[in-house]
Amino acid sequence: MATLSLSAVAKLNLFLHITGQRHDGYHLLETLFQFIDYGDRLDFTLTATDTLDFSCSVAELAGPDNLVLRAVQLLQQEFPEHARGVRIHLHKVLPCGGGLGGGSSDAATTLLALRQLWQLPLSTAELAQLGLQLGADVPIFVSGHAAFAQGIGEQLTPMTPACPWYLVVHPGVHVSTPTIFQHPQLPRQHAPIDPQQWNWHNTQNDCQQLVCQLYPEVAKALAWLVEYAPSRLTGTGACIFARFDQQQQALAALQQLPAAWTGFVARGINESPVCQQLRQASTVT
Ligand SMILES: C[C@](O)(CO)[C@H](O)COP(=O)(O)OP(=O)(O)OC[C@H]1O[C@@H](n2ccc(N)nc2=O)[C@H](O)[C@@H]1O
Ligand SMILES: Nc1ncnc2c1ncn2[C@@H]1O[C@H](COP(=O)(O)OP(=O)(O)OP(=O)(O)O)[C@@H](O)[C@H]1O
Repeated sequence: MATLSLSAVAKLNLFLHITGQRHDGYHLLETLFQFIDYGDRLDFTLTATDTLDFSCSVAELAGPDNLVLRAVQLLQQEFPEHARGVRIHLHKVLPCGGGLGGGSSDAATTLLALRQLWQLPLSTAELAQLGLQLGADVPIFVSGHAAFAQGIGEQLTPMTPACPWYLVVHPGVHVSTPTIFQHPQLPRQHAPIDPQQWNWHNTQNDCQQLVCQLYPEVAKALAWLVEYAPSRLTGTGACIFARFDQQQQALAALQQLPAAWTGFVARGINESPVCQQLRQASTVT
């Protein structure tokens, strides 16, 4: 059986407003998700045995908590009669816990790959709903299209925002998503907006001020980045991003990045490549 090699790209939250909180503690959001052409890679190979064989380029992520394994187990439980042996290798590129949704993207690519390889009778909307059990960011990656999201991030309205170049900077600190969402100082009453009216100036990331207060290194990196272009936190951080019209401008800023931080330049994309890769694979096999 040939190996299916698929992308698991990152997302940016172009803005993130918190409009309320549910009784179970989860927050109601309004956010605009866009993908970037930068991310992890996953290789899937069906095997003759009925075992699951998982490896990862980062040893600390090879354990049973990896969202890739949790995605496989979820489908095995839901569709025991369809499940088959599979070997999966995760080539990790995205920083963990960076607000780029790396783990969620890996999980979504796994769900999409196994739906095809195991021939599961599931629509994309049903797969996204199932993926929500793994994390609030999984549905956007299953859907595969940039979108305005409401609810806890799972009610998706497709959008086609402009596709600038981004310089994404990781300030070298780990921000815990639960810590930010549980913090009493997090603002939770942003008025809903009309997504068609959004622009950079009438939106923000509601987590940014708190994250900068709790993690001064994020504030420092933002103060540096904003000198080059409009800049913002993605998700609950720690990554921040600046948008540029030209790739060259983003690369020139990256050249000046202080050694304490890491960064990369990527293009905004409104369609996740994994869907196209799967369509191509299905016409070949
Ligand atoms: C910050 C974002 O990345 C924005 O896209 C997401 O909202 C977070 O998505 P995620 O990492 O997939 O989130 P989950 O793994 O479901 O939840 C992580 C933690 O964040 C909290 N959480 C998450 C999403 C949400 N809408 N409200 C929350 O309060 C949950 O209580 C949980 O403690
Ligand atoms: N495949 C995976 N890749 C990265 N992290 C994973 C993976 N599976 C499980 N994890 C765990 O999930 C945590 C969050 O990782 P992830 O990179 O998805 O965060 P994030 O980019 O902040 O996501 P979000 O924006 O959804 O909060 C990590 O600290 C790690 O322990």
